[in-house]
Amino acid sequence: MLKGFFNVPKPQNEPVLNYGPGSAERAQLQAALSEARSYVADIPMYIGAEEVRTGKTGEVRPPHDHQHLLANFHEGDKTHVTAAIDAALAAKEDWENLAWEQRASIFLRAAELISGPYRAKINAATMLGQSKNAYQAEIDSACEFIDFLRFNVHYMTEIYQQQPPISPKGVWNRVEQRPLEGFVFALTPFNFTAIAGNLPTSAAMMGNVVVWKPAYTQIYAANIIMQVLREAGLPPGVINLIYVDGPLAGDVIFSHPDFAGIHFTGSTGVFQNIWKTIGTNIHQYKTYPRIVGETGGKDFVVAHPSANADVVSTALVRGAFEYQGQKCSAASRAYIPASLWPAVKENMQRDIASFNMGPVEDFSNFINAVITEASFDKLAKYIDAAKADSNVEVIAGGGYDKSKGWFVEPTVLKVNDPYYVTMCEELFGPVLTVYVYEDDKFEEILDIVDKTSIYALTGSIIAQDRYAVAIATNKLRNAAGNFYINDKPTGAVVGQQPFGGARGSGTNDKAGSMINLLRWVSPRTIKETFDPPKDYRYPFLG
Ligand SMILES: NC(=O)c1ccc[n+]([C@@H]2O[C@H](COP(=O)([O-])OP(=O)(O)OC[C@H]3O[C@@H](n4cnc5c(N)ncnc54)[C@H](O)[C@@H]3O)[C@@H](O)[C@H]2O)c1
Ligand SMILES: N[C@@H](CCC=O)C(=O)O
Repeated sequence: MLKGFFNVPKPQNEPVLNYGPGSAERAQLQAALSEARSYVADIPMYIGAEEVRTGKTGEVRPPHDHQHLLANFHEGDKTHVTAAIDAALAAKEDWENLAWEQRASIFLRAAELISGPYRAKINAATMLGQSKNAYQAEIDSACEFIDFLRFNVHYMTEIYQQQPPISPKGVWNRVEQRPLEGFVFALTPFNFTAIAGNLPTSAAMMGNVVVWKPAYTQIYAANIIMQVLREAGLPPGVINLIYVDGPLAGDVIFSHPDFAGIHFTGSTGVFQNIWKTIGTNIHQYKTYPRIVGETGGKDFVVAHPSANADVVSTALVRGAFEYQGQKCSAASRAYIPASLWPAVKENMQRDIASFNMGPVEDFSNFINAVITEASFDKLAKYIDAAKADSNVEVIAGGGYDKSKGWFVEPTVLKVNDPYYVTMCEELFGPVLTVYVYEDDKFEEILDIVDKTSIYALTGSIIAQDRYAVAIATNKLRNAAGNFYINDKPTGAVVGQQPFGGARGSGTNDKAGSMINLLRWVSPRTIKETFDPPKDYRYPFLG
């Protein structure tokens, strides 16, 4: 085995390619999209070294073209959950005893594969399976996922380097970062391929073995992630990818004695139920499980009267409508001073009128479809209720059409009540609600922003006046885990703005940071004494 204190390559953010007309990356991506649409993929589960095909299949269809069948995936049942746990535990000893630099190499290699030969393929899969346009797929499934892998390797070495500062004469104090005793369950959402990749790999990187269950609506790209990891040399059993109904998987996992932690991203309700189940079963586990969950948001933009109207409207239309508002960070409630409202409203109406909405294969479409029919129906219900409410004005959008895909127009509602339902609840779609306040009520509005929702994920203050920025920064201290000044509340970058929120938005363990990786290790302190005492008596006892 190699011996040495190795430095890992210094991580840099992966450059975002622009996919402009005539560019090589655009041609490659278009070819990958055509290729993916040219056949029906058959997607297995990955348990240990096996590709498992049950014959009980589910379908993958592009949300923007629900007549087209992209893939069939093989669904499992409780026996597959048990098999995945067994495979993980069988792989555990070899994996945790592998030198850290060998683990690091696998994930660095995976990053390189995504940066190069798999880039078009994983972006095309994300575009088709999750209805993301080329730019949104590029910043997610290519760049953010690559950044997670490279930066986490760097943070892992920083964690290993942190040692007790003092070893007095005759003593050597050290800390070993042990993987958790048992297996980790990674339960991932539909909306970011990068998050689906990060939740299992971050725990595995720290020496853990993982059972990974993605959202069914993200399986198409999850399958590419698994192909990349296998090509990068991840040994069988370290990450086991299963497609099993969530509650069914939960029944097996949360009652298993070797359950050592959950790495979750998804909705608040699901996370709270999982937490309760773990609490109820706590006596069954060998160790207290780590519970890490990044969940929902009701993210705000507050404009001060000193703000520039163009900055406000741009932050709103990008923050609220990129990826159809299906980012946990999406701006979904805005507080605009009366003096700015006419200009902000006009700008937003102009910008929204200029959006093209349609399939991802047409690169001129800024807006694509929402993820499922259930999401479409839920959004349509809220929009219809708003249209029927005399206290709500529809400023833009309000239409929807499911004939070809799950298309919901970017919609802006103006409400008279700052606690109107769409100011409080996460809808997870392209609906922005605006409340217009009197210019001299800035501080009062900050209090309302703080207490309107159970969430505290992201938020922005837009102001030229520095006192206003300072007041908002202080008053909204606990209203957002990612706080933006003069910017939209979306688009956190790994290595720059570690991401996560508190209150109803999660455990705030900041994905893509050292804080998160620390949740996947259990430190052991070792004290070694070189010349131990051989007599119990203190010197003064004679
Ligand atoms: N805070 C963050 O960093 C962050 C990032 C992305 C998404 N999100 C949140 O995720 C949500 C959208 O994603 P989603 O629709 O995939 O979330 P979801 O909660 O519906 O699903 C997340 C995962 O949990 C599984 N699941 C669902 N019900 C389950 C149950 N009863 N038992 C066990 N597993 C279950 C799903 O199959 C999926 O794999 C939004 O609320 C969004 O705000 C948060
Ligand atoms: N990290 C992403 C959001 C992830 C949630 O969906 C952002 O900052 O926009």
